[in-house]
Amino acid sequence: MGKDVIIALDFDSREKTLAFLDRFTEEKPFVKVGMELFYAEGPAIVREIRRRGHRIFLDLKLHDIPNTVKKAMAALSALDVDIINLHAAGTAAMMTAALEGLTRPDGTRPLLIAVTQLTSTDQERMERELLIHAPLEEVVLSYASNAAAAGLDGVVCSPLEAGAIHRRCGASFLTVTPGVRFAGGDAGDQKRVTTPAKARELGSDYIVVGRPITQAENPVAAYRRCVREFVD
Ligand SMILES: O=c1ccn([C@@H]2O[C@H](COP(=O)(O)O)[C@@H](O)[C@H]2O)c(=O)[nH]1
Repeated sequence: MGKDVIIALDFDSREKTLAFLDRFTEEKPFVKVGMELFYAEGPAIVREIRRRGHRIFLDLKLHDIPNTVKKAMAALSALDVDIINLHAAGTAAMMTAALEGLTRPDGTRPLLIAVTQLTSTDQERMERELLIHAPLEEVVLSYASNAAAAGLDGVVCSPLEAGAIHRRCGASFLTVTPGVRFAGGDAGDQKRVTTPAKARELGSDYIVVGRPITQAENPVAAYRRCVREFVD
């Protein structure tokens, strides 16, 4: 898999999602289906987007006891998606169980990646609310190491941590990075943020971009700008 831009389809209905995708007449972007769209429309929307030819990152961030996550992953393995994820905070036992559940009888499975610390978290909140007192980058690296040891394919992290993760877990361990804004853009609820160009420089494999594209006056132009800055 090479570098690419993944558009976060954070919409609340099938109609809005398909109307958005219809704007892309010359390309088939890699897209992310997250909780909002999946909870609103269920697995049918994933199948429909796949039928249209898009690669899909199913971002449901599973986090539960190992047995529950294993069974949920087994159910999700019926969907033809490229990447699926869970929270590394669920522990190595949960990640191992997830891999088992996700692997189909024929041995195939989507890539499985783990969320380290959400990009909406910063050092101050992590310490004050989560009572985690190590430096944030150390926490992210430690969660990434746990994910690699459990046999996962990569992590979700900020672009700011992508280089350190590759150094610790290897160049082929995927870094899928939300927390991306154009220079001067509104970060909103994101805390660990950088631009597409900087994410490329820092070694991210994939950037995940939602509002800077979906809320843009011209989403196709915003997507192409991301591709120009990050991929080309
Ligand atoms: O740590 C994380 C994990 C997932 N996300 C998801 O990525 C997009 C980002 O959207 P923006 O509008 O570009 O902020 C969104 O779907 C999140 O659920 C994340 O931001 N951080």
